[in-house]
Amino acid sequence: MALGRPLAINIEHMGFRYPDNEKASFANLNLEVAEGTRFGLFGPNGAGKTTLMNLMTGVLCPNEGNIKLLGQETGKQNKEVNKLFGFVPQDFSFYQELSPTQNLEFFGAWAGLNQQQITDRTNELLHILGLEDVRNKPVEKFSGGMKRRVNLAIGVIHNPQVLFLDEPTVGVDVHTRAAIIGYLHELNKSGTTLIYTSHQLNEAEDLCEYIAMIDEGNIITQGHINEVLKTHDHHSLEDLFINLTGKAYRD
Ligand SMILES: Nc1ncnc2c1ncn2[C@@H]1O[C@H](COP(=O)(O)OP(=O)(O)OP(=O)(O)O)[C@@H](O)[C@H]1O
Repeated sequence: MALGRPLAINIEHMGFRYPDNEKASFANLNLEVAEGTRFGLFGPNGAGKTTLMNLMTGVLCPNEGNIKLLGQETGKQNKEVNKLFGFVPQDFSFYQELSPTQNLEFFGAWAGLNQQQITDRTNELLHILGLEDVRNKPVEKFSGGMKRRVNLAIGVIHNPQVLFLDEPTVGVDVHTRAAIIGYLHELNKSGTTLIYTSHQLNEAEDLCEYIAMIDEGNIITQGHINEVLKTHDHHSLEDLFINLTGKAYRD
């Protein structure tokens, strides 16, 4: 994908199976994501999107093959590689009883920022994400949309080169969705590679340049979104998704 550009992610012949699961989640999976792109990973419930995100970020380790992030192998407790990426997980990753400021101070320090960097970045992110008025209130009292924005702020506190986002807008209203997607476009314009997964396919069409669809651990189509839609003769990701994955429940 995006031939000629260096790779943010390079997965080669990757196999993975959860220890308590008889069936392998992935076998001989190959995937490339070029630096600076906006990449979306889609698939039905249980297709393996979160598992693949966790493999790409080193939370899980492949049983076979390898995964490189910006040229460095993940999943080896490699502290250097950990500084290069941010992860906005599907489940909230912050401390509910702490305020946004306290959470950002904690995660900023954990990411290796000094006090001045933490203060500057916290002020910047609270402003961009509309959280200044509630900066000192406990996050547990926040709406779902505000919690999603705190989750995002934590993922980008250290200005990562690659940002992984696992369903970053689930459960938010139209305003928050537009604000989050707008901010992700801005991040990408400043050079951040986005690796995103969602069930919101309209939103994905707005955000993603390159896509891959997976089903039962296999990539069933991938490429530039316009090329993929053209190849399969569909006008929307939703039509393509239903056409390729069928209409049966998967969970
Ligand atoms: N910790 C685990 N142990 C064993 N099996 C797991 C574990 N986590 C996920 N799985 C299985 O791996 C498969 C892929 O799950 P995963 O959560 O990655 O899918 P997903 O595409 O992210 O689904 P969703 O869209 O519902 O979030 C499923 O069959 C799931 O049951």
